Amino acid sequence: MLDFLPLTATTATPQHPRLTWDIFCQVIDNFGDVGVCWRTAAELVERGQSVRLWMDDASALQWMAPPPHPQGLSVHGWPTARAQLPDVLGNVVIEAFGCEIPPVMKQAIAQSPSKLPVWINLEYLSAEDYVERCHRLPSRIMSGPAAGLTRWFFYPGFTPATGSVVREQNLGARQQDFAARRGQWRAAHGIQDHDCAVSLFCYEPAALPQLLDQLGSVSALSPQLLVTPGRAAAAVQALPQAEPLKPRYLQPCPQPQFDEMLWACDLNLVRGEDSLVRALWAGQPMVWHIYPQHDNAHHDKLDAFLDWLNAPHSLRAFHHAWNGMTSPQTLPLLTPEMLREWQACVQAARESLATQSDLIAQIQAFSAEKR
Ligand SMILES: Cc1cn([C@H]2C[C@H](O)[C@@H](COP(=O)(O)OP(=O)(O)O[C@H]3O[C@@H](C)[C@H](O)[C@@H](O)[C@H]3O)O2)c(=O)[nH]c1=O
Repeated sequence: MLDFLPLTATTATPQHPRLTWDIFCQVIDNFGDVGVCWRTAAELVERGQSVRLWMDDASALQWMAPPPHPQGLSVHGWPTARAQLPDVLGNVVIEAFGCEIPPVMKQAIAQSPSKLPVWINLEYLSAEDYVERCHRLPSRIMSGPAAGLTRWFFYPGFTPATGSVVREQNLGARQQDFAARRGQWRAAHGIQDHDCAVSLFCYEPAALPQLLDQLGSVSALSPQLLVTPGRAAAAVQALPQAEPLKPRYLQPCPQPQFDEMLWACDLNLVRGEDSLVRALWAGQPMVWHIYPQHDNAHHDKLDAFLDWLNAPHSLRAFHHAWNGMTSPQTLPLLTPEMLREWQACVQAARESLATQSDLIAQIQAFSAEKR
């Protein structure tokens, strides 16, 4: 039997007493499902909540969030039998990214003799219009063991009418602390003050050869390429254009160190969902390699983000080429002036996001309202 002892709270408040949250996460691919769920869970715990994270594949946590885990956060396998669940259910159930909670959990909710947990479907992050429309909507379960019960849709987003994004309470303090160590970090990675450090976390963009070509030839930037492990490293290693750049290949690292890498670099090429948010908080020039969908639905999603970002022409053009929406050959040539313009744009977006109540505060308030 698993250990479901109550866990110690750190900073529960009278407004938000300590609740128990069950977060369900099924890994579709890559690291974003794990990454988003972990950040959400860890920050809930930081705010005095108890969280059980139920995952069908927790292997990426070995490097992304190595044990020991924070007190109040426990990780469990995907439950298939009632005995794997606690006798008394928690207060809030989150199914992340539309993953269906397991049938055994549905049954347990439906048969619970005590107050039912608030059931939330935490959706994907998007800047598209539907997010404001669908955020906080109920959906009645029509069939199966939980028929008749309600679950609530919670949409992360970029505007005050959405669920926003995770911003840790200590993010500012961590960034300030790192600012004093930034030079040291760069020196340890062979980066001089005047160099342009470029982090690369992407899938396999068709414009990658063009980027490597131009980084190898645009001396004004003095580029130093830091390549993240996995698909980005494999994509770079397969290209002869990489050779003259002598890229540094990084090891998988825990999320806090991944954040520091973004803070240390002068241009961040990120992907998926979680690293996009982290690049925004980093406030450095950034380019997003959006998760590709078969029907090209990601094109509208990318444009909605660029509109929200108020992206200047060159940043838009770069995104379109990087994401295969125009010919790879149209990748704009990076210049110091261009990067300064991109940085101003990202920092303005960061300011606007920072004025919003963050996702954790909002999901706590939402759960309190629906209990
Ligand atoms: C390379 C690296 C990543 N990470 C973390 C940062 C993020 O939390 C996580 C990467 O997640 P993402 O940025 O979201 O990119 P991603 O592309 O890995 O993830 C996803 O994108 C979603 C949109 C899809 O729906 C998912 O199915 C998934 O593909 O990995 C580290 O902590 N250390 C590392 O060294």
